[in-house]
Amino acid sequence: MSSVPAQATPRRAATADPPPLYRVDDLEAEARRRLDPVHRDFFAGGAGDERTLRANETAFDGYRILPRVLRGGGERDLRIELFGETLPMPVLVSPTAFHRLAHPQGEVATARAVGAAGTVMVVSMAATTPIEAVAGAADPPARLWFQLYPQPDLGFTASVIRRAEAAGCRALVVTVDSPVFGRRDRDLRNGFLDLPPGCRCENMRDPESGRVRDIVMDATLDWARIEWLRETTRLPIVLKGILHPADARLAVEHGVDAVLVSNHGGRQLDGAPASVDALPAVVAAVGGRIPVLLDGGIRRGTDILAALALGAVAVGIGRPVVWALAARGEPGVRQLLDLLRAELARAMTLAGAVRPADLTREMILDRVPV
Ligand SMILES: Cc1cc2nc3c(=O)[nH]c(=O)nc-3n(C[C@H](O)[C@H](O)[C@H](O)COP(=O)(O)O)c2cc1C
Ligand SMILES: O=C(O)C(=O)c1ccccc1
Repeated sequence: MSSVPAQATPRRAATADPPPLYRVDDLEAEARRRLDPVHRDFFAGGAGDERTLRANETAFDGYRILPRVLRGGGERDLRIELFGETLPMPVLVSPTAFHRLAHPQGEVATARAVGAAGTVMVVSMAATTPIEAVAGAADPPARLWFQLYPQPDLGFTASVIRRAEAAGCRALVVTVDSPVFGRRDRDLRNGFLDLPPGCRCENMRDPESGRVRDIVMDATLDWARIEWLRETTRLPIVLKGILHPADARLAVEHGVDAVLVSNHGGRQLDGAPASVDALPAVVAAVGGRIPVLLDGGIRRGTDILAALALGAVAVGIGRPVVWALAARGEPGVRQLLDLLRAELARAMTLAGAVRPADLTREMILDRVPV
């Protein structure tokens, strides 16, 4: 008799809380369902046979955490110091290109989530939002670092650095693992070349012509260019993509402020070691003179714990941020950062560490058979 009104079942309002998030990896499955397959492959993929890409995650299986007990301590204190600033947790957002392919709000959404978490977003030179707009997006403002591919045109490179400085970026992250673009079969097969209309690398806009330049991967880059950068900016310089301990030593000798142990998420040299496997030798070579950071394969609080115990001061996350953005936008990135923070706090509690500094090398058993 009574007719059922249309939409009798309440629908989730657009502003409702996103569904709970149980594990970082769930975001990837969710993102995959939403993304154009070509863009999904661009975000997910690596170079060559993707050996290094796979190794980044599986390498964490080879480390076991030896917990301390009866250490008390109550509340965990996850704060760390970097370049004279206090960060609320030892997790940074590593630079990833093209956030507007993941979500219409792109880097603006990421910056808002990072601002809420109080940590650092490293904005890619290949961002699809101008650095000024990313800097103005978040309240509270996100701490931004700017990632640079040094361009052969020094004048243009200096102008990009000036823009990043003027926008309030607090460090320059110089990517040194890309003298040439890695060969990524998935992108070649998919013919992924162009960004959709209206989506551009806004940080590559030429101040004179107003045109957007292509990013050049420069195989002539050498330590002299790092010296040039050292003279060109007073911002702290982070070299991203260090794997060899001799390069870490050279970085210190060239007055660099930090190194980021990374293989670019397996997207450059396939066959390079997992970043966590390269970490201990870099930490030893640096000998505490500058902070060592790490990215690649971080998916769990226990991964962060292992990296810190092996000597990293903080870790970066790349793909999880892209998946969170594609799956759930700004709330997704907030949830991701909240989840990693909670997982790290719990893992530290279980391992008997109150602060990151309590995590020491002896707490890691390595070379366990997996
Ligand atoms: C889709 C994508 C785009 C990336 N773009 C950049 C970039 O523009 N600049 C850069 O230095 N690194 C870039 N990277 C590398 C990341 O900064 C980081 O080293 C890597 O993603 C870490 O590994 P993870 O994805 O396992 O966390 C990119 C990585 C991915 C997956
Ligand atoms: O895809 C990448 O890993 C990357 O670093 C990049 C750099 C410039 C443009 C697009 C992607």
